[in-house]
Amino acid sequence: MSAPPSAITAESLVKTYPGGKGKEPVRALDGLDLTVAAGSVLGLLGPNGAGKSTAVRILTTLARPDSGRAQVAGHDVARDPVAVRRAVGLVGQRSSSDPLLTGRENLLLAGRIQGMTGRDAGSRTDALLERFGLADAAHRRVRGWSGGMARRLDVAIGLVHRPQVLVVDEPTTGLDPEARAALWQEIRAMRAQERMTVLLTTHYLDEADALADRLALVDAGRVVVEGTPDELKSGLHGDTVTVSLASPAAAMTAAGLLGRVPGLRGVSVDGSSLRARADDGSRALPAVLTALDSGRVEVVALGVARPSLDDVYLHHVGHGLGVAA
Ligand SMILES: Nc1ncnc2c1ncn2[C@@H]1O[C@H](COP(=O)(O)OP(=O)(O)OP(=O)(O)O)[C@@H](O)[C@H]1O
Repeated sequence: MSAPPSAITAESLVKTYPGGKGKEPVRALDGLDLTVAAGSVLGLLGPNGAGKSTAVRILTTLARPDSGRAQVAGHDVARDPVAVRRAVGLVGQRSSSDPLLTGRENLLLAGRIQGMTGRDAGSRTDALLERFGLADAAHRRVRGWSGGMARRLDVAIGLVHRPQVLVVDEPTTGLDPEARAALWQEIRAMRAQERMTVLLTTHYLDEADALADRLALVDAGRVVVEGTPDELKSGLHGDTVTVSLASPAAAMTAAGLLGRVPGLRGVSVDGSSLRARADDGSRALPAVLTALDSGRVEVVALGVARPSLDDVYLHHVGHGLGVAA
């Protein structure tokens, strides 16, 4: 069986921004490679400043790379930007709706800007309002909508012209947990209904785990590892041991003590918590407690778990998502 065609490919993308007065230029992308199979969802995961938005801007023709190539839906972003824009729906970090228009007016306008006839834009608008649970609010100005409703409208606007590829930059940043869950459900339902390729960027490991078929972990402008969430997790053997201490200072002392425990590796500290890898977590626990006791370090909580995407991130990038520069 041949591999499914790629909806997105990026090869060796490099993008540098001027650094401003007296500052070094910023190399936002440093040879980024990416392939997204048609009909799949790829999660681009990385800390602030990793280069995710810059990659999105290049793939949606809003920025040009210094070097490297990219194709979306078979069109080269540099040579055929108009065809790329027709094939792509973009849901940016900032809202694309006009707060003074109603939800319906926003969708109709977006459809007309994309070159749809009034009739086609009208029927698509009604279908999308229904699908995203916005039909009741359709005739109210978006200014009065909740954050979750406005974000669902952004996704609907991205979909209005039936794009082959949807690019969503941080779908749920700023939403409360309930609105996040609702939007996840919409993205899943949309995928099931329309055979579409989705590229989404996120800081949230749980979001990437829940929505994406494959993940690409980005750090300092490059993809450091790529695979399905399960592949990435099973690439880490053994268990994760987590220890909560009373303070960051206690966590630093504990890290020094645990660094000498046989069978424990990859000890890292995040605030007053500490985590380490062990081939067999439950067998390692007595030695962990003995080591901490010997240094009179009080343990608040102790746990053993199978590796999470957090551990994958820490393993490949060398720091957690929260503490990244
Ligand atoms: N227009 C710009 N001018 C100067 N520097 C920029 C510009 N846009 C981005 N950068 C810098 O490029 C690097 C990558 O930024 P980018 O926004 O692509 O990262 P990101 O992974 O999307 O981060 P975030 O999650 O915060 O959106 C950062 O160091 C950022 O400060």
